Amino acid sequence: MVQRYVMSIDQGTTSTRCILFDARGRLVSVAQREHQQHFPRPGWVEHDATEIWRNVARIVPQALADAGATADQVVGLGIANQRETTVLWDRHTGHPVGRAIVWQDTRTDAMLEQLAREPGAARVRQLCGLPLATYFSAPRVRWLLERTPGLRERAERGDILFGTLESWLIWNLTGGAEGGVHVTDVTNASRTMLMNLRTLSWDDELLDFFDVPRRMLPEIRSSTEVYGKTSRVVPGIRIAAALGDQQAALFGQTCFAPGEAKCTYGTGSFLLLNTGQTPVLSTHGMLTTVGFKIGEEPAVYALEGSIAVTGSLVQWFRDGLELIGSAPEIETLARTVDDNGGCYIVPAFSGLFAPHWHSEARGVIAGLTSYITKGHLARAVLEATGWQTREVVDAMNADSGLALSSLRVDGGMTADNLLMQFVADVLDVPVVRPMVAETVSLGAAYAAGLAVGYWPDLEGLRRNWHRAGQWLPAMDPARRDSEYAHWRQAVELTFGWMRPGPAAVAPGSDLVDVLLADHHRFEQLLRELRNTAADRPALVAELAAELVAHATATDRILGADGEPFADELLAVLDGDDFEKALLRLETVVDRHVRAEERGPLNELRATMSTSDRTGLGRAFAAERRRQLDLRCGEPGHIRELGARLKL
Ligand SMILES: Nc1ncnc2c1ncn2[C@@H]1O[C@H](COP(=O)(O)OP(=O)(O)O)[C@@H](O)[C@H]1O
Ligand SMILES: O=P(O)(O)OC[C@H](O)CO
Repeated sequence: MVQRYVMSIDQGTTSTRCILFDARGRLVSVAQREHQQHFPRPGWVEHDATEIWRNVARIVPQALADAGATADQVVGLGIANQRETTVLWDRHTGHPVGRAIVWQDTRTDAMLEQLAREPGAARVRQLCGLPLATYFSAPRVRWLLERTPGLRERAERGDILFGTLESWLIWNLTGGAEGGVHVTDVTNASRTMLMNLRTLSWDDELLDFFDVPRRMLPEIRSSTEVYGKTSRVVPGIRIAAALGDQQAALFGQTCFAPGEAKCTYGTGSFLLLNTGQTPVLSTHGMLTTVGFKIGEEPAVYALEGSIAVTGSLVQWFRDGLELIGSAPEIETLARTVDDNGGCYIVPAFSGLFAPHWHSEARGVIAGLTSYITKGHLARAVLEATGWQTREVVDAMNADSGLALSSLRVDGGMTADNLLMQFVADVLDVPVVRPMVAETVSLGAAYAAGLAVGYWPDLEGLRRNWHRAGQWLPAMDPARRDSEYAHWRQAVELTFGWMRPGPAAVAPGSDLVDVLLADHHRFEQLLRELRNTAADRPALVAELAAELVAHATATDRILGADGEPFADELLAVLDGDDFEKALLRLETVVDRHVRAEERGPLNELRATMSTSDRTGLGRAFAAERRRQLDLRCGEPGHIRELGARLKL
């Protein structure tokens, strides 16, 4: 009998892989090629989309040849890809407009600061599930349209197409300028900031907000269905699935049911929790994203904790600092010492993603003394991945109200035993790794195989999952707590680092102005609340959010205690004996405003340079905005903060 296979292409940040799988989910052949990383300026990261396409054109025939197979033995192709990376190209010539802007790139930071002040900014997260951050595609499209002469007109005429990498590859594989299919899938579309999470279609309000012409956009399709057949490279293969790589890993780890989660450790690391058929909006810095959509079935959603820099910190240690010759050597070097010697590395190379979302943060090495050796630094590099996972898991647990009981892992970094043990230690739960570590590719293959009937159902796929490795927690709780406290201290040092030059300083970014503006807002809202004809519930909700955002930013950015007000605020929100509760709240707010304006604000004016005040003001405003985005004024959140910050 002729053997049949499923083919997958995993178009990742550093390389592209083509793998053939058999019906039992076993890997039959692999072909892989790396592409160049371009860092033209600090914070900029680019790829050449043509180079990536050429790599695909080489590895697909190679994977077939290595398996001794022909195209007619391939039942379908599934594509998984690095997400958010943005390519624009000319539909007539097939040439990309400049290089692709990669998900790690932070060039849109200043533009996002501006956008955050525009009306409609608060709606963005509700519509697309994502915070305003440099990570996503829409700000990049706008940036390119604004800065490339004539491009907007060409886009509006329909001559320019936008896509993430799966769109680019599908268009090229199905004919390119000669009839290529311009599609994306829901998971990739959910990372653009342009798709409405509930309707799963491009949203006019979001298109308006980011000023992106609809004509550039691909058609949104489900994750598993036949989009077309290849007519180039190896003609005749059905393209039957596409998913963002992290969603593909969720699928490959068979996290099909609500409550199941995985974390993939590659260039960055991404923890996804299946939340079922309803999108859950996070109040703790997680993203809401589409997990997968099988054909005509309803979409399945996920909460995601994205960490920008994990494996790429190891790469930087190897290529930037040249302290090791290969990635696995980091473990050998780290094992030359017993601990980190008090040293912490916070790799905020692309700002900080989940749960912080500080685009203006930049990395630090903290706790340096002359005792520190390269062994300690190697430990700190690995530990950075562990602590970042811990922050994300804490936030995920807080959002879901459940404690994660074990973590399924995959990706290149899971080869590192010291790291996996550290992750189990800091999470205090078992960490398990499946037999097939190529979970992204496997997930894309599963999705394609399902679409063409190669595999009948999800249950059959579950049976292919086998545990290959497990790490159990063994760290002393007191040590865990004290080291986590040090880590958090180091994280706070990264906030507010990117200070704008004088020309870019927005009016009102001085910390004193930012704090005063908050005070004026409290007073105005309290005044409006005195009016019995006003929409009091709306005003109370707004005041609650403003107060909590201000207090949290004061704690996180300035390291100062605010006035306790949680009880008074909860009483007002509760509505019982409203007038009395309002009076008590007014007293507390008034006391805070007077105390801060008399003391610390005057001191800041006298003792801190303007540029330092601007840096802190921007960090404060960013944190405040982040809290507002997280709907921080809800009673549950206030109770939790009340206990944590002694509010
Ligand atoms: N033994 C190891 N210890 C720590 N990090 C490693 C190890 N082996 C590989 N890595 C890191 O893992 C990443 C590669 O993982 P991979 O899953 O292939 O990533 P991606 O899919 O993002 O390209 C690289 O960033 C590399 O530095
Ligand atoms: O290509 P990876 O594995 O680094 O994954 C990148 C992510 O999809 C970015 O969101």
